[in-house]
Amino acid sequence: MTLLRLDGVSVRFGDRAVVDAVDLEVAEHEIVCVLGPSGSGKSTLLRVVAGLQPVSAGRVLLGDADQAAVPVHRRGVGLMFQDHQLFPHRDVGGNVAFGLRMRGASGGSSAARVEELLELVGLPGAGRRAVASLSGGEQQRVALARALAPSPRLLMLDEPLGQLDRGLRERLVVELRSLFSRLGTTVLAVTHDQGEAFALADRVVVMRDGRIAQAGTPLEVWQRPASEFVARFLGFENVVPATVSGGAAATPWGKVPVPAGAPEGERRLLIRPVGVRLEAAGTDGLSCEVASRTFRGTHVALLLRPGAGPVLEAECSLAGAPAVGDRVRVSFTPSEVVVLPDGP
Ligand SMILES: Nc1ncnc2c1ncn2[C@@H]1O[C@H](COP(=O)(O)OP(=O)(O)OP(=O)(O)O)[C@@H](O)[C@H]1O
Repeated sequence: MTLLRLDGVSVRFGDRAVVDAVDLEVAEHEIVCVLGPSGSGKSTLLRVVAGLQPVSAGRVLLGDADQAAVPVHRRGVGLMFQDHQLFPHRDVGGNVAFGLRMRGASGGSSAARVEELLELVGLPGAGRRAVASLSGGEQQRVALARALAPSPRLLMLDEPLGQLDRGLRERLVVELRSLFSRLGTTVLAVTHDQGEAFALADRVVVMRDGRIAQAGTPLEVWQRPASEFVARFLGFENVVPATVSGGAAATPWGKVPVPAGAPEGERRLLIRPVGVRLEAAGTDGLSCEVASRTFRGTHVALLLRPGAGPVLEAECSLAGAPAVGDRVRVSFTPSEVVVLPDGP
């Protein structure tokens, strides 16, 4: 069942549409992550759903009810922002209890519920600790407990792990996902970090200039970016113009095989680095010079400079990785080639 629906929502500041005719549905129990570069309108979209930002056009429906006349505190949505805004003068329990009081819980039931929520976020018994004595990650958990306290029907997260270091973010994102699926929480989150979005979401929505550039499961978006913009936003650099016909593409790197059924004509073509194969010396293939080589833990990332066309990103295994300055020959794996359906 659909819990949240946006119908043609626009927000204009002056003559600029920061959110431009956005349609979006979030099903009950679904985790949707809105992803996009800075300024693409993600936070504004969240603020619209929360009721903090009036729309210039369109409708917001929660559980089929139009929210136009519903104030923030009556929407039943929980909010957790980037800077987690804990009250520094209250202890941990006081911060979480604040979330409960938003819903009008009584003192007795509130103490038990605060402890339950702290256990839920992995901070059992931390109720009396001062907020200032907590690490960044622990503060994030307290903010989450506070946001979950009133059992919101929709939880909204704005860059929930933005301030934390990468290792901690990677761990917390896994915890969040399992917590939300255990609780059956419906989540609309916003992040500019694609790794975070892909790890957390059932569905990702990529925004560009106030519009939805692509929506789909993480796997769909990763495997089949809809445009050069999405491909580059995901960190893929091997994107070139191409003329596709008869199972192959003419590109600045020469002829590249494309998967069966790929769209034909003048297109943009993406080759994932893992699809750039190093061939044995003396074989056919595009001749390149190794311009750089970076150790990435599980593989080596190479930048290859061909005789013509832009540099190519490639990946190879640790064993037998060529050295900077070596000449190599490469060929392309069709299953790692994507003919992008939309323009730039
Ligand atoms: N009240 C406002 N008045 C004028 N412009 C605004 C207002 N609020 C936001 N904007 C502009 O709208 C655009 C989108 O802002 P928004 O915060 O939604 O983007 P975002 O995708 O969340 O970016 P970030 O990742 O940097 O937070 C920005 O260019 C911003 O400057």
